[in-house]
Amino acid sequence: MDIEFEVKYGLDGVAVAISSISCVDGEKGKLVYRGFEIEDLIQNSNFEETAYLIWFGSLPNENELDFLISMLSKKRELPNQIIEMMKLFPKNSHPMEVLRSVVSMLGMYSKKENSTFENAINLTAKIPTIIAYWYRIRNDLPLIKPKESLKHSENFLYMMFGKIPEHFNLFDKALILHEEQGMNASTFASTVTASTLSDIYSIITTAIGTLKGPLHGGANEKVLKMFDEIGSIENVEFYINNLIEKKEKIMGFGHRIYKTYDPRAKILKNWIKEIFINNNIKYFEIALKVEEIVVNKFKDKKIYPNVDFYSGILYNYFGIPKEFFTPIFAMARIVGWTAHAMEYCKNNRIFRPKAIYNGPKNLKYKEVKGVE
Ligand SMILES: CC(=O)SCCNC(=O)CCNC(=O)[C@H](O)C(C)(C)COP(=O)(O)OP(=O)(O)OC[C@H]1O[C@@H](n2cnc3c(N)ncnc32)[C@H](O)[C@@H]1OP(=O)(O)O
Ligand SMILES: O=C([O-])CC(=O)C(=O)O
Repeated sequence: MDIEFEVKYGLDGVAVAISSISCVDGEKGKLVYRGFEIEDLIQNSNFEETAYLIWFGSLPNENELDFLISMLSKKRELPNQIIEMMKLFPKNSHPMEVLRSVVSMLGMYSKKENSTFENAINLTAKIPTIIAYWYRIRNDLPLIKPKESLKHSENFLYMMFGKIPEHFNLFDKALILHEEQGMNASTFASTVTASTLSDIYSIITTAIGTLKGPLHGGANEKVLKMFDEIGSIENVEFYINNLIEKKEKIMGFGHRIYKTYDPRAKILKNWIKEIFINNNIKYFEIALKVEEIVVNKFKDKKIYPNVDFYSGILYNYFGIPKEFFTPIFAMARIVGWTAHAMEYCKNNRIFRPKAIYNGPKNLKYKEVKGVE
């Protein structure tokens, strides 16, 4: 057999699990969490309620939701030793490096007897604090302690900026969009770690390291860098054609599963278009022109904007610097990561695919002269 044929590079089309968490229909451009369409959830739900749905499989009743909100809001603070260590980190550390390292460090401060689910809640509660504290530490600003009375998204923006901005509910809805997306690279990587029966801190450290890459969650930051480099609407055509000529990937476009418009990109674009119509929101005009050129050029390859293309414009509106975009993605996706790890481990089998060896054979060891 042709070995190139037998290898599925990037595991394209290979199923590694049966899951009831979400359904991503790449041909129709549909995303469904536990049977609920994403459009329905962003209209009617919030981060915490959707997290409950993803973790437990059905929407919570009032008591169940109150319980989850209260657990999340009580677990936000970081151990003092970790805060002191963060103050010693190099100030130019990327927020994703800080997030990956602090999540890993938290493993040493956790109660070993906690269940995976308690640990999932604990980390989901603490990730926004890590991000906001790092923002304040690297900018030499005093830390703003978490407020128990605030919801997850409100509290995050409050810890970042000391106030809750107008339209903050859109930030909350953007988190819903990012909570879950099937067996994507970071979920797969973290499921591999879970399959070895490792602990949740290792599972989430794996996931954050994988999300960081520019072909995955790291693309949202790169998109805004691209808009900055383009600078003005007049430069878009030249800039994009130059990338195409050099066969470079255009950040925020393309997807392994979506072969039509990513429904989340459509939602984000519509929010920006409709809600900020009079605000002349930064980068939007450039983004629309980039999209027009790329979609036209790559019609045959079915390349459309993905979730990372428009999210940064919204985060930028809230005053969030671009290096913090991918950590915000992680702040939401931890729900999917932990849900998949727990689901997979119910019928766990360690991941162990194979590589087909094509190196040399039958060599005989010969002493290298002159080496002691
Ligand atoms: C949250 C997320 O992770 S969403 C994705 C975020 N990542 C990005 O936006 C980075 C840019 N996009 C990409 O690199 C890719 O589209 C990925 C990584 C998302 C998907 O990769 P794959 O499924 O392996 O697609 P693959 O790279 O094989 O692309 C298929 C074809 O489309 C082209 N293509 C795909 N994406 C792009 C792009 N963004 N710009 C230009 N061409 C592209 C490829 O060059 C390839 O062309 P070819 O068949 O002539 O060689
Ligand atoms: O599904 C994927 O391959 C990438 C991803 O995480 C997303 O689009 O949210």
